[in-house]
Amino acid sequence: TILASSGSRGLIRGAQRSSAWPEVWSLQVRRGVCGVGVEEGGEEEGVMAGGEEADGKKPQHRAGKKKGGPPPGPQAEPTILREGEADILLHGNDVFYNKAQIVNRDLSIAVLRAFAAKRQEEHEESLAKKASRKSKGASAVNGKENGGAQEESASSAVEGEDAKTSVSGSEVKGEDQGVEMKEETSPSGKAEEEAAAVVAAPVEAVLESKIAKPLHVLEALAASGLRALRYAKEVEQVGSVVACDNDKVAVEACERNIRLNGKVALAKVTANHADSRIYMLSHEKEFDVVDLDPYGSPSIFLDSAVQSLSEGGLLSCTATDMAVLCGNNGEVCYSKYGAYPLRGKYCHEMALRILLGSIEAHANRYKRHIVPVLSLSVDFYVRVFVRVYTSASAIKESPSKLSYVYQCVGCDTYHLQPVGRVATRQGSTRYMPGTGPVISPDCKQCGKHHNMGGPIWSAPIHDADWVDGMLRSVTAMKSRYPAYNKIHSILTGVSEELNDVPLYVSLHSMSATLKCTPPSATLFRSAVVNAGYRISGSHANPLGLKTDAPMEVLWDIMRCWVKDHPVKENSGETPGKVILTKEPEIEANFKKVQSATSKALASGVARFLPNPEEFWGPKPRAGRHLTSKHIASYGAAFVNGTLRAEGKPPIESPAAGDGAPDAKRQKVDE
Ligand SMILES: C[S@@+](CC[C@H](N)C(=O)[O-])C[C@H]1O[C@@H](n2cnc3c(N)ncnc32)[C@H](O)[C@@H]1O
Ligand SMILES: [Zn+2]
Repeated sequence: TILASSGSRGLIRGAQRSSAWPEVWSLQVRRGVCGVGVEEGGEEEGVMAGGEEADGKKPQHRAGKKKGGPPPGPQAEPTILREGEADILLHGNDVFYNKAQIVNRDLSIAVLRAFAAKRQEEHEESLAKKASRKSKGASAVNGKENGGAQEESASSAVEGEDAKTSVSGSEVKGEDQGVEMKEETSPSGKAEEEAAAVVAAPVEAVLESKIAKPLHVLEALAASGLRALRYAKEVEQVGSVVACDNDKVAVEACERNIRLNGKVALAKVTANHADSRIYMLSHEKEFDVVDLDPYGSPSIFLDSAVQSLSEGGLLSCTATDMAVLCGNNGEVCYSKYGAYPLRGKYCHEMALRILLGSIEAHANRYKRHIVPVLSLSVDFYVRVFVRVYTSASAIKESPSKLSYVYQCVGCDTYHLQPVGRVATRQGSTRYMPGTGPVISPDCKQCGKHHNMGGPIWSAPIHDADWVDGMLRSVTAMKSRYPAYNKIHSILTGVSEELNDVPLYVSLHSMSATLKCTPPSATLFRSAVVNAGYRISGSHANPLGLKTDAPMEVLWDIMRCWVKDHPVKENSGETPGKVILTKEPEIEANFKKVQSATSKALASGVARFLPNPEEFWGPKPRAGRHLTSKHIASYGAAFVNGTLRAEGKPPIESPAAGDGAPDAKRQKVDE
C-alpha cells in the first residue's frame, strides 16, 4: 500500500512539476482569451459568444476586438485557427500547435471513420447471429416440446432404441447445441436475453438497437484539445471524448477551446487534468478508442493504454523519437521498446514494427493481442492504428508474429529469424520456439558478420480491406480533409505495398555496395517479376522495394546488371568486390513487364509529396529551453521565431548556413 500510494503521489507531483509552459505563454493565453472576448462579460462569456452555442453560427475571428484591459502585445494577439471543423485559440508562434501534424490528425480521422463503419458492420453481424441463434433455439424448444409429448406417450420404450431416439435425440441435440453456442459467446446467457429483447421490443427500439453504441474516445495526451475537438465534431459516431493532459495550463486552454467550439463540443468533449497513465489504469476496458500522441516516445503509456481499451477497441499511437527507433541509440530503444533497431535502409519500417512488437508485448501481459489496421511512417514520426482483443488462445500465436533480424555489416543483406512457430497437423495445433539460426555466422554474399536486431513485428502491418475502404472514403470526402493530397498519397502508397513482406531493400544502396550505376526501378522490378517473384514499393521510403524474392536472387540480378554495365576495377577486398566475384545462379531478364510498375505511378497518382515548408518536423517539448543546438534540429527560422515570441534575443547558428543539420542527424536522414 505504501509503495502504491507514494508511487502515484510521485507521478502526480511530477505531473504538476512538468507544467512547464513558459509563464509568458500562459499570460498570452489569458490575454488572448480576453482579446477574443466580445462586448461585455467575462472572458468565458466572450469565448462562448464567439462559439456556435451562442448564436448557432460559426465562430467569428474576433481577435483584437476586446474592450478595456491591457492591449495585447505584438505576440499576444490571439487568432482563431480552424483545422477541419474545429477552432482553437492560437497565440502567435504557439508552442503546441504544429501544422505538420495536420496530416497525422487527418489520417486519424479517416481511420476513426473506418473504425466506426467497421463497428457498425460487426454490430449488425452480431445482431444477425443472435437472431438466428434465437430462432434456432426457439425451434429446438418447440421441437423439444413436441418430442417431449412423444416421449411421454412412448415412455421408456424409446430409451436405448437408436432409430427412435434419433427423433427425440436430434431434438435434444438441437437443444444442446443451443446451450453450447450460448456458452461460447455468452457465459451469462446475456446474448440470448438481448436477442430475445430485440425480438420482443417495439419497432423503434429494434431500429435503435441496430445502431452500434456511440464511440467513447480518450485522447490521453490532448494539449489544447484540437484533436479531441476534431474527433467530436467530424466523426458523427463519436459519442464522447475525454481530453486528458497533465499540464494544468493545457487543460485550461482545452476547456476554453471546448467552449469556443459550441454545442457539439460542449456536449461531447470533457477536459480532464490527470496523469493519463493513472487515468487509463482506473478506467479498465472502458474506451473504444485511445489516442496517444506524445512528445517523443509513447513507451510509458502503452501498458495502461492496452488495458483501458474495450474489446476490439482501437489504439492510435504516434512515436516521434525516430532517432531512437532508427538505431542512433540501440540501447535506449531496447530499454523503451524491448527491441534492438538496426541502421538499415529499411529503418523507418523497422521503427513501425518495433513499436507494434512493443504494443503486442504489453497487450500479451493482459491476455490481449493486437491486429494492426494501418501502420504509417510519415515525415518525422510513425503512427500505428491497431485493434486490441482479448483471447488467451490467440496470444499463443504471438511469438510466431515476431522475428529477429540479422543484417550483414558489409552489404546490408538481411534475414528474418522467427521467434516462434505454429504447426498444425491432423487438426491439432502446436506452438513451438523458432528453429535456427536461419543463416550462417558469415554473410553468404560478402563474408562479413551480422548484427542482430529486433524482435520486430513481422506479421502484416495493415488490413488491406481497411486501406481500400479508407482510400475510397477519403476520396469521397475530399473537402473534409485539409491535408487531403498528402493523406491520399500516403494511403495510395500503402495500398500498393506487399503486405506479407516485412522490410525492404534499397536499389541505390545495393548499387552503392557494388559501386555500379543503378538500373532503373522499372528494369529491376521487371527482372524480379521475370524471375517469378512479387515486388512493390514502400510508403515509408520512395526508394524502398518490398519483394518476396530471396536476397540471393536480388544479388544475382545485380550481378547480371553489372555484367552488362561493368564497374571500374577497385583495389581492396570490399563487400561489393566479393559479391561480384561470384557467378550468378540465375540469368536475369530485364525485359519490361507491366505488372512490375506501380499502378498509381502509371496512372499519374502521387505516392510521395514534398513537404510544403522548410523545417517541417517535430516541435520541441513545450517550455523546453532552446539553445543553439536546437537550430540543427528545428532550423534557425523556427527557433528564433519562438524566441522572438518570448521576447528573447535570437541565437546565432552554430554551423555554416541556416539550420544546417549536424553530421549525426545527416546520417539518420540519409
Ligand atoms: C504532443 S502534445 C499533444 C498534441 C495533441 N495530441 C494534438 O494533436 O494537438 C503532448 C501532450 O502530452 C501531455 N503529457 C505529457 N505527459 C503526460 C502524462 N503523463 N499525462 C497526461 N498528459 C501528458 C503534455 O502536457 C502535452 O500537452
Ligand atoms: Zn554481406
